[in-house]
Amino acid sequence: MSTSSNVFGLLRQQNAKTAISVALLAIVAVGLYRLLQVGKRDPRLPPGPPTIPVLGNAHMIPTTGLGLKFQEWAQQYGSIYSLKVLNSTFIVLSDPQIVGQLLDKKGVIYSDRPPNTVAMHITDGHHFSFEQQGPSWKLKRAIAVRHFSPHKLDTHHFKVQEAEAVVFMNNLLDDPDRVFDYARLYPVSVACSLLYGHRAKDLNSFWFREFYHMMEKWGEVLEPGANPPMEDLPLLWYAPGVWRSRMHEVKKLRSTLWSKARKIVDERRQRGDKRDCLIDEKLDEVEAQGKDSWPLPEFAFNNLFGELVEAGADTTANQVLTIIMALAKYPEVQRKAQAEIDAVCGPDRAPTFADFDKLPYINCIVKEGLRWRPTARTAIPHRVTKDDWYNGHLIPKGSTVFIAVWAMHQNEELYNDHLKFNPDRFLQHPKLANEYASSPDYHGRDHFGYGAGRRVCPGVHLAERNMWRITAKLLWAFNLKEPLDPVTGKVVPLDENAYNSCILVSPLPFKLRVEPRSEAVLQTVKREKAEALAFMSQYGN
Ligand code: HEM
Repeated sequence: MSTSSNVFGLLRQQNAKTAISVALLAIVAVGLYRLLQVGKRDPRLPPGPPTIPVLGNAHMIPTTGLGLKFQEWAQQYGSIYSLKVLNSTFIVLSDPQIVGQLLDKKGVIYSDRPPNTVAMHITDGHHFSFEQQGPSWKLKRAIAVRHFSPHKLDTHHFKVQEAEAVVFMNNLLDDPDRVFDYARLYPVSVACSLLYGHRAKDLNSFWFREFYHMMEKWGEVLEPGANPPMEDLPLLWYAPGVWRSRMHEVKKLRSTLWSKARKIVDERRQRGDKRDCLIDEKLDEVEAQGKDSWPLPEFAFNNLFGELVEAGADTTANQVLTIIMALAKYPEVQRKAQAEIDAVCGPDRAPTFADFDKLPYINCIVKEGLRWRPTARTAIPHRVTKDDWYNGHLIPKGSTVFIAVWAMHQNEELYNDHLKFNPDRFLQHPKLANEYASSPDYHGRDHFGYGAGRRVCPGVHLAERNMWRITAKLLWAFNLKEPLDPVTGKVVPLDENAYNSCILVSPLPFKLRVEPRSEAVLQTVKREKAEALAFMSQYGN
């Protein structure tokens, strides 16, 4: 080989090395550039807290208490702002007009749910509240809306609600220290009677004990911010942490709970005991039309009833507890409501929902409970399915859209003297919450306790009637007071800010004094209990 060919060979090798180095550098530079774009806020988005490369605002998202944080950011960045979590965009809304303009008016594109890896893993991809728009969600929504329509409630289910509310009055009278448990027993018993045909008769009942055991953990799992953002970085699925063991535990608990519920129903039906409830109605349909007539998998059929109990029990219990605590703390509200009730009902009967029009202040108390301490401080996030614009800001397709319920409800401009529990603020809102939620007068909305748009709570009619009945009956029967210190005999003030922190917040357990308003009332309370239990015996006593 000649010297010149050696030199050319060396040069060629040198060029090839240089080219590879340049290519590698370019790849690294492009990769780095791309990485640095992750977490960056597109200038067309609504404003928001400053981002850092890659994480965006992920490091600022608290693992608990996001609803409160939303309020802080709303004060800084306004009533529509954005957050970046890696490649995802969160849009946070805290103005009734904007919520109405987007979630209600453009419901077609604002009614999806963001993917929730943990929830979908736990529920095997089927959960009414968290699943994405599609035939399964539509079917579930149609079933729930029909079963809990105002007509069906007021002509059919009302007897169960009235009876359980009477039982609740009696439970509270017998053991006021267990107000926390009994407030939870009431809605789970109503829901399980109407859905499964079985009431939760006491605190040892399967329907109470095992349900709340599961729900406490489920609530922690579901809180926004509680799990790593696997939706953006699937590798985080393998990240260690308490979230992981909690997820597996809830999956097991939940599956055992609703399978057992179904088994109880099947065994009952095999004994020829068919009951007036949704699962029996659907099982009768399936039996008549054949198994294939039901368009969802068997486990999704089973879980649907459980999903409705999950959505309806804790929420209602938390709001009932808020109302009771507020009544004990604000005796002037009790006096005003009792004057109204006394003009309508004597001591011989407790108010019923048929008295709704004559007792407008009770409706105001229910609304103020939902305004003052909404159990779902961030509602459940929606997802937008198309690029959209609001006031010059881009809301990109796929963004997660939050209703900052707490931030709105604690906004002094929207609710004057917002820290105070003051039902009077709703005197001009005599209708039930669903009427305002479906009205195009967005500014006239009472509150956002049930969310908004096409995902608005389908249990609203049941929930409103549950809370109204409890409030009216308790105020008719009792004076509710803050507890006394057993040693000093002095009043122990209830802390109106003592709430837990999870997806559905609830007051921390508290004690209460319950004083019957008269001997005559007391006799009526006891008499009505016997009638209520006789009626409820069809759901197992
Ligand atoms: C005071 C009681 C209740 C409160 C405060 C409440 C609140 C809420 C909220 C904030 C949402 C999310 C709405 C949104 O995405 O914008 C929701 C959804 C839902 N609620 Fe309720 N709820 C209550 C009672 C009930 C009851 C009694 C049931 C049924 C028995 C129920 C069933 C559901 C279901 C199934 C969803 C999911 C709807 C969907 O994703 O399409 N809720 N609720």
